[in-house]
Amino acid sequence: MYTEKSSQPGFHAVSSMLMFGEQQQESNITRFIIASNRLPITFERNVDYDPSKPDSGEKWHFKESSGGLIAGVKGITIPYTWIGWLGQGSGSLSDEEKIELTKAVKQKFGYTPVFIPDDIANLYYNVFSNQVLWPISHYLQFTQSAQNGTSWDAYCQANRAFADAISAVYEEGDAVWVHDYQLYMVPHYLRQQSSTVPIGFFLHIPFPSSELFRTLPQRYQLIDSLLDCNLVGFHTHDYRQHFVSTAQRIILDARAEGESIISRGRQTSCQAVPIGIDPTVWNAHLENPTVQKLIEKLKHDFAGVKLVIGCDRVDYTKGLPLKIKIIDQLLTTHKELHGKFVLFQIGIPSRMDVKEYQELTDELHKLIGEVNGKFGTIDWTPIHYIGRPVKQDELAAYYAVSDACLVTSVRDGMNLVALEYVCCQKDHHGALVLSEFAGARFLLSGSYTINPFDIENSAETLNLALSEVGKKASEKHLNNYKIVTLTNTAEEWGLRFAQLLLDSIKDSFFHLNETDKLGKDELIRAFRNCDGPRIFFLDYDGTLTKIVNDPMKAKPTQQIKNILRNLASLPRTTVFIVSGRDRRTLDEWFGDLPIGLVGEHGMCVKYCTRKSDDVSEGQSPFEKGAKEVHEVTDDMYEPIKLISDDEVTKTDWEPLIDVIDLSWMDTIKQIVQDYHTHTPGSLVEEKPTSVAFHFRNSDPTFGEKQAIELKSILIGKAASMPIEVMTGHFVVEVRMKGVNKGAMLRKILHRYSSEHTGDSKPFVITPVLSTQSHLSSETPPLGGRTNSSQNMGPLIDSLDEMMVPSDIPPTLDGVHPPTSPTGRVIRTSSSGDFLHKSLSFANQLEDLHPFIFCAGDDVTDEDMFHVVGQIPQSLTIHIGTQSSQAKKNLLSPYKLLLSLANLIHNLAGSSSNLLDMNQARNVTQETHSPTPDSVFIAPQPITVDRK
Ligand SMILES: O=P(O)(O)OC[C@H]1O[C@H](O[C@H]2O[C@H](CO)[C@@H](O)[C@H](O)[C@H]2O)[C@H](O)[C@@H](O)[C@@H]1O
Ligand SMILES: O=c1ccn([C@@H]2O[C@H](COP(=O)(O)OP(=O)(O)O)[C@@H](O)[C@H]2O)c(=O)[nH]1
Repeated sequence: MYTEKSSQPGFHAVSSMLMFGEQQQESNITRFIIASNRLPITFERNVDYDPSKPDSGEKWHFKESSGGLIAGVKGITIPYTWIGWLGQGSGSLSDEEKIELTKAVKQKFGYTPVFIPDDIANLYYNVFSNQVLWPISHYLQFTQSAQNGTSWDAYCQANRAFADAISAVYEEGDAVWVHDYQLYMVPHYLRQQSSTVPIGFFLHIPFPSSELFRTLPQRYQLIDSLLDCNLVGFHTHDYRQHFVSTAQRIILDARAEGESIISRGRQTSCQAVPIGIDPTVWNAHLENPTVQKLIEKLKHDFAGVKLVIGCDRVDYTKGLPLKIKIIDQLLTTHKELHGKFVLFQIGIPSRMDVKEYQELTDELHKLIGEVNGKFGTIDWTPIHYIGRPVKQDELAAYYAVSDACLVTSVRDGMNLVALEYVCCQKDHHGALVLSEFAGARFLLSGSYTINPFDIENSAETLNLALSEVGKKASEKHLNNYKIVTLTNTAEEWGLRFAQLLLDSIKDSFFHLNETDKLGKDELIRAFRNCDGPRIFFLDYDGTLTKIVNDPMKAKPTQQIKNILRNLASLPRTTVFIVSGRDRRTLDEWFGDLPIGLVGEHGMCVKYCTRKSDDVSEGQSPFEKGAKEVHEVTDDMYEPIKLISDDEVTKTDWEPLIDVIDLSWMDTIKQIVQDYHTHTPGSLVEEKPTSVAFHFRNSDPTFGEKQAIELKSILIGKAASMPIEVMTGHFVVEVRMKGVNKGAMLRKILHRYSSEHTGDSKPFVITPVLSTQSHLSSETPPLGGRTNSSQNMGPLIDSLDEMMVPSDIPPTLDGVHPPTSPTGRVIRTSSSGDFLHKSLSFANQLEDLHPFIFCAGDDVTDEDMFHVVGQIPQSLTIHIGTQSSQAKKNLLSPYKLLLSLANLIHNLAGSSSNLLDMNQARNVTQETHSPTPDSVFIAPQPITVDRK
């Protein structure tokens, strides 16, 4: 029942201490916003209503409805409000009536109706939900044609309406609990609106094997939306497993870690949280004198008869034709039951707008008629059928008097009827004969399980169960009874879900993004105030472009190149692409740009220096105090004075180290090739000084297993060879020892620091250095989060070398903090540890201002926020696709382009780049299709966060 916020018992049970960096704060869920397809009420217009006649009643009549989901939600004791649809017809009301109805529903129940135009609702509910998602989830797939774009568009439109309604009622302290497959896309739309709102999702139906789910054309969008949740709950471990494995197969970078899936920096906890029922409701019915009277009457009427209850929506998932065939079989083989057995079947009409349901109803009626005709006598009808809903108290009586309950679902998320039956068998201890394809089977171990497709065996099991009532069935019942009434009630379900949601918020990184946004002005000011060289180190894959299945398809678009050229054209500004790619590819892709290149994970560098910085202050578009532009508009893109190729000198590729020992190469290549041969979908990339085994296109489980094996063999080889083994996203790479991006940057920075002494203050922005970790026992799992602190050593040294040592004593871990900097260095790293140290140094150096670090695509949020949480004055630029920042639309590769374009525009003072926004949008969508986050994101200035 809806309850006002704050006044609910049970509230304290879900409070939890959450740790945000150094801070400790108590966090709890004060209210759930429940969102489900239907509200638990239906409405009717009062035809007698006349506003001039006060006794004509209210304009709208409401009826509370029932059903599995409703029963579960109503049992939860945490305060909630409910958002849902009022069913067909509600969408065609006039605007005025919608307002009136909303008011009435709010006043009477505290719920919020969502209005969906009837034609859209038909496509959303009848077609996409019930003819596409429902059958596939129940291992059936008969209406392929329903998968068309129109019903999907309607589904999205309806889901967006739900998300909008949720955000309209959202208050601080609320958590959103989205229910069921009709609302798969709601988390996606909600996340677009808020990166921090806690979102839990519970799936009431089975999650099918990935083999089924991946046939859905919209599989990416659906899974990606669920990964926008903090928590996704299922009835059983099986469904959970199917989801995890589907996500891993469908989303390139998704990987399972413990109970969660990590993808693009988001962490989604996936849990089996089986629903329960509210036993107090059923006990109250049983104690109701009217119900007791009915029970007595039924006992009298059916004395000496084995009574079996069945109660199902008339849905093809409930195995109703099989149930009738099982009864047929039972009565065929057990003639002794003739006259002494009755199946009391309630068939609740359901989804009658869908053809398959109408056909099933006809078939069921026919089958029942046949069995009754075959065995019935003048005074005995074996199957009593009620083809309409019954009141819950009446149902309680039927449950109570039955010797057994027969559930024959061919697939069923849970099946609450089974739980309700057990609850109402307090005194009688009847038998539960339960299909092994119902989720309840995993919960209720004291059941007689059947495979309803095996009609003979099922009939025999039913017969056995009936013969054991009062004996073995009693023991089994007590086992189930404890579960249903004590350990797995609806109340427990709500509390467990809330607790898991709180835990997941603590674990996930979403909440950590609550850093204050720092306008780009500060960054621009820092850039402008820097009178030394400015260096941008930009990672490529995953930062300037999206990670794609075929590495060669990640070719830079003209837009990316324009932006890089613009950036490099700013005075005293040098741009480096720092990549793991081989030099040939880098030459081919970036050779025509006036930028420096670092290839092969730091093995080689190609410098690009300006012959003279001819754009002097005052003449250049870059001027201190030039007008700043705060909004990106199409007309502000005018070309700036670009440097041409003859204004720069490029060196040849220079190695990081002079002596290159590749004696190991042939042996290693052979090993890697062997693994490639035995790993379908894998790829070997041979570079001049390294060799990489990619398994992103392989079966994720098998690919990972192979990669782990390969890694361990290579580590063995590393003991006697001058090699290092690295792992990244779905890649194992072997390269020469001592060669890494950090070491190369050290070399580059060294060169700059020696060239620019005195007042020169280098300004370094490097979104990413290296995420490739040396393999050691501390390295994370393959495809897992990497920690490149080992690689950072050389860079730390190089930065430190740029500082003039002082007498400030060593602080962190005995590391000497740099003092009296010769440069204004904006450091970045993928190592939280390194960042932490850097920022601690910064805090001690007041004159080192500003001190910014930048995050690239593979810098984990955890690392970033670990540091940001500790250092109050630190600044962060989030750049990349894999951080949750990126996911929540602060940046995507596309956004990064726009951000860079915008940054250049601002840095340049008045005018800047060649990027055509609409063109960029098309190109980006094309490039990143069909990946789910390639949707157009409105341009936004570069985002700098500060804590
Ligand atoms: O609203 P309808 O389309 O008529 O359908 C009624 C509900 O059916 C489904 O129930 C599921 O949830 C139950 C409780 O978790 C579970 O026991 C059962 O196995 C599921 O089939 C559906 O998921 C709900 O959304 C519908 O409201
Ligand atoms: O006339 C009836 C008879 C039963 N139920 C309820 O419908 C729910 C059926 O839930 P179940 O999980 O068994 O299957 P679902 O219909 O949700 O797939 C149970 O709570 C029943 O008490 C109902 O709403 N109307």
